[in-house]
Order: sequence, then C-alpha cells, then structure tokens
Amino acid sequence: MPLDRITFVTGNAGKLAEVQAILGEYIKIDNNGLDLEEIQGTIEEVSSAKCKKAAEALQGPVLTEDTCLCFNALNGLPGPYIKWFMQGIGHSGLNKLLAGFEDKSAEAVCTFAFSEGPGCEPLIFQGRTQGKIVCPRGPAKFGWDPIFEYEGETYAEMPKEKKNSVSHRGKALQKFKEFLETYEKSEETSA
Ligand SMILES: O=c1nc[nH]c2c1ncn2[C@H]1C[C@H](O)[C@@H](COP(=O)(O)OP(=O)(O)OP(=O)(O)O)O1
Ligand SMILES: [Mg+2]
Repeated sequence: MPLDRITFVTGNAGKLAEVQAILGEYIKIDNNGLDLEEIQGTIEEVSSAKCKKAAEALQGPVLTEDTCLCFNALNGLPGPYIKWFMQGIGHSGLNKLLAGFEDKSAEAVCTFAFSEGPGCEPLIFQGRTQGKIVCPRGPAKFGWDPIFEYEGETYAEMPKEKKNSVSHRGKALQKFKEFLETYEKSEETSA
C-alpha cells in the first residue's frame, strides 16, 4: 500500500504549519493533537518513545517530532526540556541563563520519528542548525524564534520560506522526503 497520507501527531500549531508548508505537496498530512507523554533521556530516546506511544494510541502509521534547543555553554541543555524552560522563564530568562558565558552559540535540533504502526520500530530523521541566542527581534509568533539568530537574522525576522529552507525542521524534513521517495519505490517493486 503506498503511503499517500500520514498522521502528524502534534499539539503545536507552529510545527504543523511548517510541516504542511514543507511536506504538504509530497504527502497529505492529517493532524492529531493528542498530548503524548514525553520521557526524559537523550534526544533519540525521547523521540522514539513519543512515536511508539503515538502508533499505539492511533493504531496506524504516525509521524511525531521533538524539538531541542541546545546551548553549547551549557553542554547541550535545555535540549529536549526547552519547552518547560520557555514556559518558565521566557525569552529574557533564556538570555539570562547565558549571561555569565561568552559563548552564546546554540544548536536547534529537530527530530522526526516515523513508525509504520504499533510494534514497528520508529525511524529517525534529524536536522540541525547552528545559531546564537540573542535579545528578541521579530514577531513573537512561534516559541523561541525571536531569540535564535542564524546568519544575522533571527528565525522570527525571516520570511517563512527562508526559515523553512535553513531551519532544523527544514533539514530534517528533507531527509524524510528522501525516505518517502525510496519507500514509494520499494513499495512499487514489491507490488
Ligand atoms: O522552530 C521552532 N521555533 C521556535 N520554537 C520552536 C520551534 N519548534 C519547536 N519550538 C518550541 C515549542 C516548544 O516550546 C519547544 C519544543 O517542545 P516539543 O515537545 O518538541 O513541542 P510541543 O510540545 O510544543 O509539541 P508536540 O506536541 O509536537 O510535542 O520548542
Ligand atoms: Mg511536546
């Protein structure tokens, strides 16, 4: 059976909009806003566990995504816990965390996980973009976009198409697209 649609399980409207913009012309994307419990652990462990739970819950093929923001001066933290840091201390608090460090560099990491269904081991597609943490610039529409600067512009200052072409999420979805192409070919030859 060719994969002509997929359920992206996320409660985050910003992620969904970007995934639809980048992937929408290749595959039909359904959204399910199910709130999945997220474990503690490495990026891959968190992503894989989230995807397995989604496949169990929906009893079918699913795509999930986990985003990390890793401060190099803090050895990769907040990493997968960035959501709670954003909620707790916001843009100014995140800047203050780095006040005592000269190194303001950070890495945005996006990890998609795809499972064909319950019991199927998730496949991981990851994209990383290097930037630095700055005082907020640009519209505060999506998470930490205003404080993540890449080549002189914050994500929030960029037109959406530009963010999608350089972002952690854009790069991860490029890999997922390549997988979808080979997946379709292998389905054709086995049919
Ligand atoms: O490109 C982005 N630009 C700015 N902020 C972003 C981006 N991508 C995720 N974010 C924020 C959302 C959340 O505060 C945290 C990730 O947490 P994360 O658990 O992956 O997202 P979530 O709970 O909002 O949605 P989900 O239902 O897919 O788990 O970073
Ligand atoms: Mg989450």
